[in-house]
Amino acid sequence: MLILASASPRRRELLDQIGVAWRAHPVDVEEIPRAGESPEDFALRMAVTKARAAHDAVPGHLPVLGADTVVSIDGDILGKPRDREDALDMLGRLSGRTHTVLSAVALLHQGYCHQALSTTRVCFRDLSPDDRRAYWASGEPADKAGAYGIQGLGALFVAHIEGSYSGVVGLPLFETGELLRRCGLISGIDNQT
Ligand SMILES: Cc1cn([C@H]2C[C@H](O)[C@@H](COP(=O)(O)OP(=O)(O)OP(=O)(O)O)O2)c(=O)[nH]c1=O
Repeated sequence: MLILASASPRRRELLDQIGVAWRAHPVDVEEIPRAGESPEDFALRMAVTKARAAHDAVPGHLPVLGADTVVSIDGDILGKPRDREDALDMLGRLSGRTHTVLSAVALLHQGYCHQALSTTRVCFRDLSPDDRRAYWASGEPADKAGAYGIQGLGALFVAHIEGSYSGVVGLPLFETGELLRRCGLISGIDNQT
C-alpha cells in the first residue's frame, strides 16, 4: 500500500494497471515555474513537492508517490489551460508539430526521495480552427497539460509517439515500477505493496 499524492483519475487507473495498492491523498500545490527553470526541472520539482506535501499531511510510514506531467514546446512549459482561449492557443501551438511530454515521479520512502523522469516526443497532425473549437467543446482539454488527452479523443490528433504512452497519460509505468522495485516495494510482476 502506498499514498498517492494525486487527484488525477488517470494516475489511479495506471497504478491499478500494475497491481499496486494505493490510498489517494490529493494535495494542492502552487504549480508555477521559476524564472529560467527547465521543463524537466519543473516537472521533477512538482512531483517532489506533491509527494512531500502528502507525506507531511498523512501520519504513518507508508511510501508516498507524487507525479507531474507537463508539455513542452519551443522551450515553453504548457500546463493545464486556464480557459478556452488558452486551450485553443495551446492546441494551435501543437498543431502539425512535435512536442515533448515530461512526466516526473517522486517516491518518498524511509526518509529518501527517489525520482524519475520520462520524456516522450509526440507528433500532432495539423489541427484546423474547427478541430480545436470542437475539441474544446468536448470538455476533454480542460484538466490536461497541453490541453489534450492522448487516452481520449486527443488520440485522433497524435500521428505517432516516441517514448512512454503511460507517461503522456500522467504516470510513466516503467519508471514508476523501477522506483518501486528499487525500494523493494514490488518484485517483478508478482508485486504488491
Ligand atoms: C498530455 C496529457 C496530460 N494528461 C493529464 C495528466 C495529468 O492529470 C494532467 C497534468 O496535470 P498535473 O499537474 O500533472 O496533475 P493533476 O493536477 O491532474 O493531478 P495531481 O497534481 O493531483 O496529481 O494532464 C492526460 O490525461 N493526457 C494527456 O495526454
